[in-house]
Amino acid sequence: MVLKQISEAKCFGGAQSIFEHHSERCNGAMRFSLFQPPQAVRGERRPLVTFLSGLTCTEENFTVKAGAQRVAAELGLNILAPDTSPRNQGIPGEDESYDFGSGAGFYLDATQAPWSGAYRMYSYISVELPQVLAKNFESIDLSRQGIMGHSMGGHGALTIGLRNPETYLSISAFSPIVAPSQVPWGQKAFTGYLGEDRQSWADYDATALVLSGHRSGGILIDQGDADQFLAEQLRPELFASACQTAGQELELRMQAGYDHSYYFIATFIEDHLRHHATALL
Ligand SMILES: N[C@@H](CCC(=O)N[C@@H](CS)C(=O)NCC(=O)O)C(=O)O
Repeated sequence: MVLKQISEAKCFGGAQSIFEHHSERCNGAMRFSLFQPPQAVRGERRPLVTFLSGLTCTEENFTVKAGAQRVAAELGLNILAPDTSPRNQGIPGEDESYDFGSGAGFYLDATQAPWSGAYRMYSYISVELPQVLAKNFESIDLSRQGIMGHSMGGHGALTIGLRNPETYLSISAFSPIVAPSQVPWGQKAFTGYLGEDRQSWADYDATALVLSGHRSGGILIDQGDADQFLAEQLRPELFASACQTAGQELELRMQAGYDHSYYFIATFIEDHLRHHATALL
């Protein structure tokens, strides 16, 4: 597992880098962004928080727009921001739509050809990437991990976190797709990647996971009430109701006037990092 460093810059006393490596699960080169806080640069073992981005994003969007580094440096958190899908697979239609194929991996392991040969973001994020980090960064303490994300990445954070509570000790999300089986973005992606059998969708649906007994420590969700995708695609009330029914602790904060953009994420990222720090430090 050879890592190629694409860039590195000093940032708030830490190191902000982009790396590339060959991924078995994703059948090709994948990039990720890693912020190592000053404590980690000095050789201390520090926790890791993974941020999963939304549709159309790469590892770069969160890195350059969210402004997470200042507080991550203060708290001593490593921050990982992976890409959102495999790239350059040569699959017909791969680059045609913004909500399916490249930039839209939906953090699942596809079972349908031709996607199943590379579109395995669930096991890439939860198994392969942690192995890559373990081999290359002694200063990342993988026994203390949190996971968060935005929109499609919020769906990824909720589902990966809920399915792996021993690994991810804290979960948070911005504007997440909480019930993909019930909204157009999720239905399109799941039909294409997983097929028509809705039984197989439940493993990748945060609302269904909570209702079937999956649990995490307290989950924090921020959602702007001026988000253009709120009513049709995000529907946080479905997850809130499932959490209430199932007894899952959830803090859902509706934030007046905020939209779906990274300006919203930048506004509340500090609260999310402190939420993770409470569980990880
Ligand atoms: N309607 C938009 C949907 C894409 C979108 O809003 N993506 C969000 C995540 S779901 C995002 O983070 N975009 C990249 C950015 O703002 O940097 C499009 O057609 O591109």
